[in-house]
Amino acid sequence: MSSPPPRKHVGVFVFPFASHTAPMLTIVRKIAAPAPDVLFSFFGTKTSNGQVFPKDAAGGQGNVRSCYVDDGLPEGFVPSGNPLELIELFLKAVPANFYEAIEAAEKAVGVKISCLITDAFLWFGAEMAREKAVPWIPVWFSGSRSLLAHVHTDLIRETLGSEEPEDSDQMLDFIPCLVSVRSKDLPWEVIRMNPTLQFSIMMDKMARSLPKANAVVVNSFDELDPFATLQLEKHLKKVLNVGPISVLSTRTETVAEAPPPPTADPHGCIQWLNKQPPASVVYISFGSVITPLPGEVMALAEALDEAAVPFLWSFRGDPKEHLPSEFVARSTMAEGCLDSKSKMVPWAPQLDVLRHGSVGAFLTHCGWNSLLECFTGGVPAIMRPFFGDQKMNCRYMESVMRVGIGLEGGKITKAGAVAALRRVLLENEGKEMRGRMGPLKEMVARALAGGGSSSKNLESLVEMVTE
Ligand SMILES: O=c1ccn([C@@H]2O[C@H](COP(=O)(O)OP(=O)(O)O[C@H]3O[C@H](CO)[C@@H](O)[C@H](O)[C@H]3O)[C@@H](O)[C@H]2O)c(=O)[nH]1
Repeated sequence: MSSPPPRKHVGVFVFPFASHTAPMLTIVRKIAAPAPDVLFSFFGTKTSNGQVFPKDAAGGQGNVRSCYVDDGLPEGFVPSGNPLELIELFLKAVPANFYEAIEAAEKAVGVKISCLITDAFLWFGAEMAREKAVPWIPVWFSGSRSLLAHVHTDLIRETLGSEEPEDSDQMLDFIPCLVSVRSKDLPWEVIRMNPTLQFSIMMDKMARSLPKANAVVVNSFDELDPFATLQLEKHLKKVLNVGPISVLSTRTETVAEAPPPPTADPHGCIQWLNKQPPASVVYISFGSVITPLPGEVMALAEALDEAAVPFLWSFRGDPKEHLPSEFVARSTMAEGCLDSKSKMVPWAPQLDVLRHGSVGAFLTHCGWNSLLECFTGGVPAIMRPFFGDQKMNCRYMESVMRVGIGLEGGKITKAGAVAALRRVLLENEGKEMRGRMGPLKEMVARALAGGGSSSKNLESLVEMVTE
């Protein structure tokens, strides 16, 4: 006997790069759990969906169906190693690949789409939702202030003019809530459009499309930055802060099906941390896309030696290619070896690491998820931002929240890193920052608890999507 058709069919469009797929699946699972009669078609590339759905659930899980869109890669394509290349090819294939995939899904399921949830980057959701006469709900995976900058793209370009604003200290004092941001902190896509880059064109179109959305979901929580939410609401129809989304993924009480797997720790990070003194360790990670240039990696290793502080380094790539063999040997990657003063691993259970009492500082690239996880664990940041929202995030942590310090000169040098490590791990300044983190840590817990702001916003989202 075939099962009855779903009551509703929701289309979900993923931007299949960086840390965008897993948090989208987290949100979709939260919406899908209380609505088992609604089907969610989750469109990503074969690669991106393959990274988030368990191997034995290639077709999806429960009422979340995994569907593929064309990744835009030509036949026999050999990647050059530049991540932007894959993004550019993918963006040349949109929106035709999504139109084709959704048509196929509607045919296969036998029910038309009733709502479209997309990554905020995928601006064409506005047009597609209009054509189908359904709500469009984009999700912004970074924070409110970077979104505010994008929403003000035109005003920023008009006011800053064309004279190298990326090098300027001019403050954005003409935008409420961004007064402490300097123009050099802005994402380059906000400063000017590069018509030869699909990514730049996409960000431009996104800024113009978001005001058409029925609601924009943001990876933040109401208590963190209420003024920024208020400013956003002047430009967007509705803002729903439901984050921190990566923390949400570990809370399974409302999930009827497909709870996330328990956090894996194959390299024994937590066991090793258990042996370290309180607030003594610096955890180092540059997120899921960035590997700093070789000179900076080397400078960091020298600084760690000089400062002689214990460290846990989540290292993308092979450390032996970038660092002296004796340094790598000392920071063993072997499972079960707990006696080394430091540890390098290819991937760490970051959220658990930052919640561990032995971690006293986080050297980070300022990816928004990482900063929200800093708040969750109450750990001050040492910051080396690279691109996109990261410089704005760094400025926010340093001058608004006062819970982190940027590395001198904006890059990793031996002297700058030694000074920063000492300030945060050994001096009073670090203690004060940890003190300021305390209330933030509690705020995160309250927002995500039953009846908390993020939980309530999530309930509103469930209603919008499923009723
Ligand atoms: O060893 C590791 C390293 C990373 N992570 C996780 O990976 C995620 C990394 O996310 P994020 O800090 O946001 O960095 P990126 O992956 O670089 O994120 C991209 O997407 C973010 C959200 O839009 C932007 O803020 C960033 O600038 C952009 O680079 C976090 O949840 C981490 O917990 C681990 O669990 N273990």
